[in-house]
Amino acid sequence: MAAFSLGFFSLLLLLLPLSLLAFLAFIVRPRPVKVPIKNRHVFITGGSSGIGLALAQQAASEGSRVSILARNTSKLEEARDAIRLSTGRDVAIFSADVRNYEAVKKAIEDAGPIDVLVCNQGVFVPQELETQDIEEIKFMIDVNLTGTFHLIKAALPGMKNRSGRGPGSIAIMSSQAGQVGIYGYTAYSASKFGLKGLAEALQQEVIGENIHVSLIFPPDTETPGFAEENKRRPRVTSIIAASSGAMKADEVAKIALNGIKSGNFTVPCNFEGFLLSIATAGLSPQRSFLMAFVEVIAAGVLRVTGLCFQWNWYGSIEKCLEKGNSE
Ligand SMILES: NC(=O)C1=CN([C@@H]2O[C@H](COP(=O)(O)OP(=O)(O)OC[C@H]3O[C@@H](n4cnc5c(N)ncnc54)[C@H](OP(=O)(O)O)[C@@H]3O)[C@@H](O)[C@H]2O)C=CC1
Ligand SMILES: CCCCCCCCCCCCCCCC(=O)[C@@H](N)CO
Repeated sequence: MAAFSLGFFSLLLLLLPLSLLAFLAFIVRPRPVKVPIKNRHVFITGGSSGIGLALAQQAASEGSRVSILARNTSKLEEARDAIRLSTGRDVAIFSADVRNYEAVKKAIEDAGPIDVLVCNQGVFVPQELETQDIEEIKFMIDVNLTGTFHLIKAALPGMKNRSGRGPGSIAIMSSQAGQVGIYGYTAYSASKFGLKGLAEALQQEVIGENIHVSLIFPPDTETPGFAEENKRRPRVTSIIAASSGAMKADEVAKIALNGIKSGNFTVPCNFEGFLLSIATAGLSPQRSFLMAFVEVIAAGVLRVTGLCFQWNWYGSIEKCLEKGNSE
């Protein structure tokens, strides 16, 4: 009798997760998809520096036809030369400011129909809201958020008419500061959180066109932009950001491109990012039933983990306030 109920109990224990897995495999939407990039047009903004440049290099080496867009022409030319040197492939360069819709439209029309659009341009000037200039706040919102609206709106007509109509992709570069608000990043976090709403709604709107949205969440990444940021970042901001370590631009680009090719909606870049993406899954689409399973099972534990991080961060803030803040 005892053996029977033990056997029955273990069977039940096994059946519960298995039936949850089967249920999730049945319901996850949108369905998993692969987005090929070989011989396809990949258009990368901010492709002249840092993560964007690493992405352009990676995509070119995998046989994509790459276009890059940024403001500064000489940096674009330098990037083109560097990519030619390392991959033997030519990339097209476009100089435009993403804040200027007409300029963005013209560049995208000149570039021709896009298969994979990577909205990676971004600016980050950390400071406490109380002392930050309103112009700097607007600058971050305009480049990071409004600029991304401009790009997608300008690219969509061409993407809908792309040749072959194979799976297309719109990838958006967020940040871990777009998953959790961080001291010193009121404007930056707001611009990156905004991208999440944009991405979730957009995925529903473009699924009928076989276009798949990816939202990428890097931690601190060694780039020219990050070196500049570090010169003025409040000490607390650096302490909190250190909870997730730092990555190299090449590593982030590799993971980002794999996420895009796998059609993943949420693309974390390191282990902390993986935890963060489960903790902030909310109602984001999830194509993988295995990841959906992990999200369901781990939700409670990760809420506790997240609260422990907050406990630690508020401790750091308190200490820094005692010592007298920034720098
Ligand atoms: N580095 C990091 O620690 C992290 C970065 N990210 C995000 O990754 C993205 C890339 O960052 P990173 O590689 O560090 O940045 P960099 O500062 O190294 O490069 C930024 C790129 O964006 C371009 N750009 C900036 N403003 C505009 C504009 N108004 N119009 C068109 N292009 C513009 C720049 O060219 P130009 O100036 O010539 O226009 C450059 O090519 C950003 O969205 C950033 O928020 C996310 C997490 C961490
Ligand atoms: C529940 C489990 C939690 C797991 C750990 C969470 C750690 C969060 C750290 C956030 C770091 C944000 C860095 C932003 C970098 C950036 O975008 C700037 N460099 C500007 O580009």
